[in-house]
Amino acid sequence: MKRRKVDLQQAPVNAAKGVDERFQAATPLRALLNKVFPDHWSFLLGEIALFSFIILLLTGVFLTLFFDPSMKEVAYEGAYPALRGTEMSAAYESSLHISFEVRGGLFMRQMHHWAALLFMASIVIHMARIFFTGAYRKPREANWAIGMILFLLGFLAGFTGYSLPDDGLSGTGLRIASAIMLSIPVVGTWLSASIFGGEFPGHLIIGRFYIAHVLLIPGGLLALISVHLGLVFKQKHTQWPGPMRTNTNVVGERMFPRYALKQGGFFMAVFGTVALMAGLFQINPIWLFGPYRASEVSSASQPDWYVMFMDGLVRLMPNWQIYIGDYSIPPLFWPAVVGLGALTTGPIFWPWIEARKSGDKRIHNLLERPRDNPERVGIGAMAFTFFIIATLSGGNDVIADKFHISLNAMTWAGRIGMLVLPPLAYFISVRICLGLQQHDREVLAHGVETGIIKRLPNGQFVEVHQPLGPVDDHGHPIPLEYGGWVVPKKMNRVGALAPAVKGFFFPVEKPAEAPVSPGMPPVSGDTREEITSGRK
Ligand code: HEM
Ligand code: HEM
Repeated sequence: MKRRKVDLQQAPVNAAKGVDERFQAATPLRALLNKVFPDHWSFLLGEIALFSFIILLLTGVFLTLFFDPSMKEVAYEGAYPALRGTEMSAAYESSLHISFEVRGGLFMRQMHHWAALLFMASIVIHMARIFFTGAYRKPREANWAIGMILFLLGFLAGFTGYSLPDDGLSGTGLRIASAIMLSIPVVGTWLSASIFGGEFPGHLIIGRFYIAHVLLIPGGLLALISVHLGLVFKQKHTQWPGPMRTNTNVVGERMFPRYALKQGGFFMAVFGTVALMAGLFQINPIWLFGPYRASEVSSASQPDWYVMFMDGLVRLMPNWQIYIGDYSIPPLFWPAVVGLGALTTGPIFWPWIEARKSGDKRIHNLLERPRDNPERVGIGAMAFTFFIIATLSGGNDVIADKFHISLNAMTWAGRIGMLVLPPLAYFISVRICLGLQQHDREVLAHGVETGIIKRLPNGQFVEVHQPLGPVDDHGHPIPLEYGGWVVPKKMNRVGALAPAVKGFFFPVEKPAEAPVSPGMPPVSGDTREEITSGRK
C-alpha cells in the first residue's frame, strides 16, 4: 500500500482553511486573539472572581449529583455515629452522605464553600478597585451597574446555597429570612406564606431554594457575567497613565499567546489554592450543628461573612415599633428591608451621581490615582467603615463571649461606632490623600530624596535630591506641573455654621477643570488604538 506523505507544516493550515470555509470563523477569531489587554496586578481581581465562579460551577454540578433537595423526614442510618437514629430531612441526610460516604464528597463540599467565600471576597475587592480608581466613569457606567447586580446575585447564591443542607445553622438563616419578609407592612404575611408554602418552615422551601440555587441564580450570573466581560471587551480595558499610554490608546499584550496562557496559569493557581484550602481547612461542619428544628437556635450562629453585615444592622437597630392605624411596623423592617434595599440599589447609580456632581461628562480611559480624588476616597472609606462595623456587630455575641464584654456594651459600641466612625474615616482618608498629594508636589518640585547627605562650604548639611525632569541653567529642577486637587489655605472656616460643616466634610476645592491626566483630548466612540507593549 502506498503511504501518503503528510506535510506537517501545511496540515494545520489546511485544517484551519477547512474550518474557515465552513464556519467563517477566522475574522472574529483573529479579532479576539489579537485583542490587546493592558496589564496591572489589580486587573487580576475581576479574574479571580471569574475563576472562582468557574470552580463553583464545576463543584456545584458534582454536588448536584448526590444532593437530595427534599424535606421528607427520614431516620439517619449513615456513617456518622453521633446522629444515628436521629429524625432529619432527606436534604440534611444527603449532605451528611456527601460528607462521609461519597468519595471526595467532603472535599467537593468544602471546595464549593471556600470558592463561594473567595468569589464574594474577590467581587468586593474588585468593586473597591473599580471605585477607588474611577474605572466606572464614562463610558463604563453600565458595567458598574451590571457589577452591582452581580454582587446581589452572588449574595443570593451564597444565602440559598448554605440554606440547602437544612442543618441547624442554615435553618436559623431561613428563620431570619422569614422574619424579614413578615416585617414588611401589608404584604409581609402573604409574601412569607407564598415563599414557604404556608407556615414557616413548611416542606417546600429547600426544593424551591434548590431550583433558585442551581438553575436560576447561576443562569442569571452566567448571562450577566457574559455581558459584563463583553462590555470590557467592547469598551476596551482602562489603563494606568504612563509612558506611551494615553486616553486614546491601549498599551498591553495581545490575547494570544501570552495573555491567554498567563490567564490559564492564574486559573490553575486559583484552583490549586481553593483545593488546598478545601483539603486542609474545615468549613461548615454541618454534622456538628445537627438537623434544623424550628424551636432550637444555637448561640454563636453566624452566617457567611458577606451576609454578616445584614445580621449586624438588625442587631444594632433600636427597638422602635411604629404604629400606623391598625398596622405596626416592626423595627426589623428598617435595617433589613429599607436599609438593605438602599444599600444595594443606591450604589448602582453612583457613576451618574458623581458625574452630575462634578459636571464631568468626558470619556475616561485612563485610571485615576486614588489620592488625586480625595473626596471619592473619603466616601469609599466611609462605606467600608460602615460595612466593617455592621459585619463585626453581626458577630457581637461571639466577641462579647470571647472577650468577656457585656453584649449590651457591644451593641451600644456598634450603634455609636456606626454614627461616629464613618465620618472620622472620611476625614482621615481625605487628609491622607492631601498629604500624599503634597508629597508628590514636593517630589515634582525638588526631585527624589537620594539619602546622600552633603556638607556645604558654610557647614550646612543638605540631602541631595535627584531631579525628576529637566533642570535649569543652574542645575535646579524645573518644577513639573501637578494634576491633583488644590488644598485651600484655610481648612475650617470659623463663622457661619454651614461653611464650617461643609469645610469639615469637604476640605478640598476642585480646580476649574475636573482632574484628568493632562493633555487628554476628549474622544467619542471607540477610537482607541491598540499597541502591544513589544514583548513577544
Ligand atoms: C455563584 C455561585 C454559587 C455560590 C456562591 C454557591 C454557594 C454555595 C454554598 C455556600 C453552599 C453551602 C455549602 C456547604 O454545605 O458547606 C452551596 C451548596 C450547594 N450548591 Fe452552590 N453555589 C453556587 C453555585 C452552584 C451551582 C452552579 C450549583 C449546581 C449546578 C450548585 C450546587 C449546590 C448544591 C447541590 C449544594 C448543596 C450541597 C451540600 O451543601 O451538601 N451551587 N452553594
Ligand atoms: C461575578 C462578579 C464579577 C466578575 C466575574 C467580574 C469580572 C471582571 C473582569 C474579568 C474584568 C476585567 C479585569 C479587571 O478589570 O479586573 C472586569 C472589569 C470590570 N468590572 Fe467586573 N466582575 C464582577 C463584578 C463586578 C462588580 C461587583 C463591579 C462593580 C460594582 C464590577 C465592575 C467592573 C467594571 C466597571 C469593569 C471595567 C474595568 C476597567 O476597564 O478598568 N465588576 N470585571
